[in-house]
Amino acid sequence: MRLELTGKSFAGRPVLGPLHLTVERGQRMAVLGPSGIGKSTLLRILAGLDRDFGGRLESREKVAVVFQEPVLLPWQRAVANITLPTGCTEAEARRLMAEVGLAGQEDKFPRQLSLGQQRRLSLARAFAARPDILLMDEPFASLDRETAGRMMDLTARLLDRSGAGLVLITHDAAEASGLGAELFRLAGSPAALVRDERAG
Ligand SMILES: Nc1ncnc2c1ncn2[C@@H]1O[C@H](COP(=O)(O)OP(=O)(O)OP(=O)(O)O)[C@@H](O)[C@H]1O
Repeated sequence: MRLELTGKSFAGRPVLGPLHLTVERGQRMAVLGPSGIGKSTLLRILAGLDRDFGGRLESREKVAVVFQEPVLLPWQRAVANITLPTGCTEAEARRLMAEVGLAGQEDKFPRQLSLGQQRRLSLARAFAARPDILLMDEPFASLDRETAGRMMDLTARLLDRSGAGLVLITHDAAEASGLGAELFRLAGSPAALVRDERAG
C-alpha cells in the first residue's frame, strides 16, 4: 500500500503531513513518536477508517487491524469472534486459537477471558482474515512484560508464516526491533515521517 499524504487536520489544526509511506507484503515497519503526535491518526488513515485527509491512499492489499484494546463481540463465543468477522471456517479458527495458546477456550465469552487472552484472540482473528498487511496500534501496551513478550513472539511467528507486512505503532523502539521492523519516527508540527537513525 502507498500513502501520499499532503495533510491531515482536525478542525483546521494541521496534525500530519506532508508524508509518504509505502509498505508491502513481507516488509515490517514501526512508527514511533511522542504521545499526541499523530501515530494513531496515521494508522486509521492506512486502515481506511479515516478518509478525511488530503492526498491519496492506494491499497490493493488486504488489511487487518489490531487495536490496543481488543475489540470483540461480547455476546459471541471466542470461536465465533473469529469466524463471524472473517468468514473463516470453524476448523481454521480453532487451529489459530490453538496457535495463540487458547485451545480449550473456544466456547468462552470475551468477558470470561483475561486481557492477555482477549488480545491473543484479536491477534488470531487478524490472521484469520489472511491479511497482506497487518496494522497494529500499540498492541502490547499495558500488558505485563512476560505476556507482552509472548504476544510479540507470537506475532513474529505468525508474520513469518503468513508473509504479511506490518505497520506497528509503538512507543517502544526495543519492541519494534524485536519484531524486525524498520524504525520510523513522527516528528515536527505538522508531523513528518523520518527514518530513525537507529535503523542503520
Ligand atoms: N477525532 C479527533 N478529533 C479531534 N482531534 C483529534 C481526533 N483524534 C486525534 N486528535 C488529535 O490529533 C492529534 C494526534 O492524535 P493521535 O491519537 O493520532 O496521537 P498518537 O500519537 O497516537 O498519541 P498516543 O501515543 O497518545 O496514542 C492529537 O493532538 C489529538 O488530540
